Amino acid sequence: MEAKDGQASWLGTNGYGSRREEDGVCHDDSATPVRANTVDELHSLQRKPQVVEDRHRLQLQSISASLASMTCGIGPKLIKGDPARKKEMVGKAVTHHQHHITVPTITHAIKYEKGSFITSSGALATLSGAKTGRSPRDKRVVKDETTDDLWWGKGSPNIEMDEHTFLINRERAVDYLNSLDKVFVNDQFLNWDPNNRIKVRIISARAYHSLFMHNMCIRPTYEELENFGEPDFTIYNAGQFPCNRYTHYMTSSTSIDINLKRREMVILGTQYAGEMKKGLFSVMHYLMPKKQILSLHSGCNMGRGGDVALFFGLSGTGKTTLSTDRNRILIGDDEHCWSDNGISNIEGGCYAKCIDLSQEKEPDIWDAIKFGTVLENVVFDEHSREVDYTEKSVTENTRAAYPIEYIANAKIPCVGPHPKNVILLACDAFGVLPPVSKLSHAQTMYHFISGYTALVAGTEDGIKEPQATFSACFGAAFIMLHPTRYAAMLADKMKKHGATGWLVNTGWIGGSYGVGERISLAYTRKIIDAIHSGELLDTSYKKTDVFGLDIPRKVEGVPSELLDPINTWEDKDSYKLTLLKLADLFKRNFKVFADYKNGGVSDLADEIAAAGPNFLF
Ligand SMILES: Nc1ncnc2c1ncn2[C@@H]1O[C@H](COP(=O)(O)OP(=O)(O)O)[C@@H](O)[C@H]1O
Ligand SMILES: C=C(OP(=O)(O)O)C(=O)O
Ligand SMILES: [Ca+2]
Ligand SMILES: [Mn+2]
Repeated sequence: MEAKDGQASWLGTNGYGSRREEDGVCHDDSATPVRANTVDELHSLQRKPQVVEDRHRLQLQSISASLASMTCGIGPKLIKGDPARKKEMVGKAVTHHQHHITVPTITHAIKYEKGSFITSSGALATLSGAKTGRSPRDKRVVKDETTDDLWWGKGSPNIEMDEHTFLINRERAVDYLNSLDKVFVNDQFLNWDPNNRIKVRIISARAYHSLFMHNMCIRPTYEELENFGEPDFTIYNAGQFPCNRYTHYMTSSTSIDINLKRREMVILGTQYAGEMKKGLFSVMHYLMPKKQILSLHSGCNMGRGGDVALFFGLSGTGKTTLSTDRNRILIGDDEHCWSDNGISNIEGGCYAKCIDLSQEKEPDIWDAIKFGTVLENVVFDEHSREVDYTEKSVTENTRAAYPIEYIANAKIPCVGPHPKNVILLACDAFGVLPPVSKLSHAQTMYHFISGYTALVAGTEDGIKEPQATFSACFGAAFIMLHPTRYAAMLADKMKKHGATGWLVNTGWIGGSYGVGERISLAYTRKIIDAIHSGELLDTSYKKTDVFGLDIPRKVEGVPSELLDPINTWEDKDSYKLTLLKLADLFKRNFKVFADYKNGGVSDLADEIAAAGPNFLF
């Protein structure tokens, strides 16, 4: 078994690989003699010798134990693959990012994984297979005596499974991984807050998965890696291999299984890399609240003066795009923790949507797509290897995963003080929510618990009705406890630190999808600028009908008539009907929470429910 260096190791599980004799090297006595007779010998001279120290042996033992079968209990014999130049780095003042170690991983992907190529900007383009997005209906959590406080039942993302079934899937994944010549092992961290850091191990079959997690998790220094010890949580990613549909609970060939007691996650039947990232995020949504730390599905950035803003929102609403801001320092684009010490990013990388990406509108993300970055499911020119970001032929969910320091003004370490602004993003395809509203405390809670956005249906077959989506805490797919638990913590923290809530519609203006158009990114950026600068704190406001939102009369750089949606709709009756329709959807959705008794925000419940739309049909 061969293990490559560092946090991204590849491990062969067969003891030793095959060795093919190369032809002898041709001798030419006129030149200085080379101390080698074969190309293999020459190649061994190219590399620094590997010193196998006790620490490395311990690391291999630990990984072998991770891969041990439950039934026979013995792990495979492991050897490290290409140890690169690790020794040389030990003791130097290295930072957390050591990208050279990914080179063998990238090489492996290009050689052995179909559809993997280096694009013209140097990024690794690859395919995630049949699944190009997450599979929430196949995400299961083991229900046992330790998980009584989890959110189960209607609306919950946690589909239950039993321990025995988990072990069947675990064994299936481990057997699959052990049947391979090589597997990849990443030992990394989550959470930049040093007191609440989690050690994760990801064992996977694809170089793509290893490189993805290398980019997305926090990369240890060599010293940290040497002293890594045992992980707090382990992922077995056997995504190329299906689960067995005859296994109890299985409803498809895909299953993503979390066992909190064993601190393990098993992936079968999907190669979409986002499952690993978001699976670990779910685990953080369980572990952090136990320590009174709030986990957040939000982007986060900071002004030069230290003012921090959070950007909540469902997929595609603009967390990544708007937190990546030339004029501000990026703390993270998607997953954060809010503790008594302030904000910390959970991750070490960003995962940006690439569809219709343009250098002009999103220069920082554009520049981050270079060597080391993983590009998923994009289409490129066969000869020039130029990516066509408008192409949706593989999927609309094309993605780039890059280490956070690929963004020029990233804050390393990725931590910051308590937020001043909490921005709730909604991409409203109905086109009735104002581009920006200032929220009262109760309104902030109402909209946080509602977690509204609207998706537009398939863009191919002409105009379709926008679909309202409500996802509690703007991340119902990832939360583990009841939404009101997170909402209560957010309410407390915002009050304590005097943060202001805002609702920003990054969706449609001038009519619903099909009639109006999406508000330009340039205008949304102006609105966000005005929130950051404080301009919108003391300006003149008016209240809207139905939703009762406070909207500013003026925002620097944005035409004032855009600020009240009714102005931009030609058909005013249609506007009113659509507004009432959306309000009704909000009411129906919120009823479940208003009726919920044991949430921890009971004293606030009435006030929060009253902060929603008010109207009579
Ligand atoms: N006004 C706008 N505000 C924010 N994003 C916009 C806007 N108009 C278009 N977009 C596009 O919408 C997408 C937002 O996606 P992203 O930032 O990745 O969302 P998230 O991180 O919340 O999933 C990007 O592709 C962005 O270019
Ligand atoms: C990767 C994801 O996050 P987002 O779309 O919010 O960036 C996801 O939800 O699968
Ligand atoms: Ca997300
Ligand atoms: Mn994002």
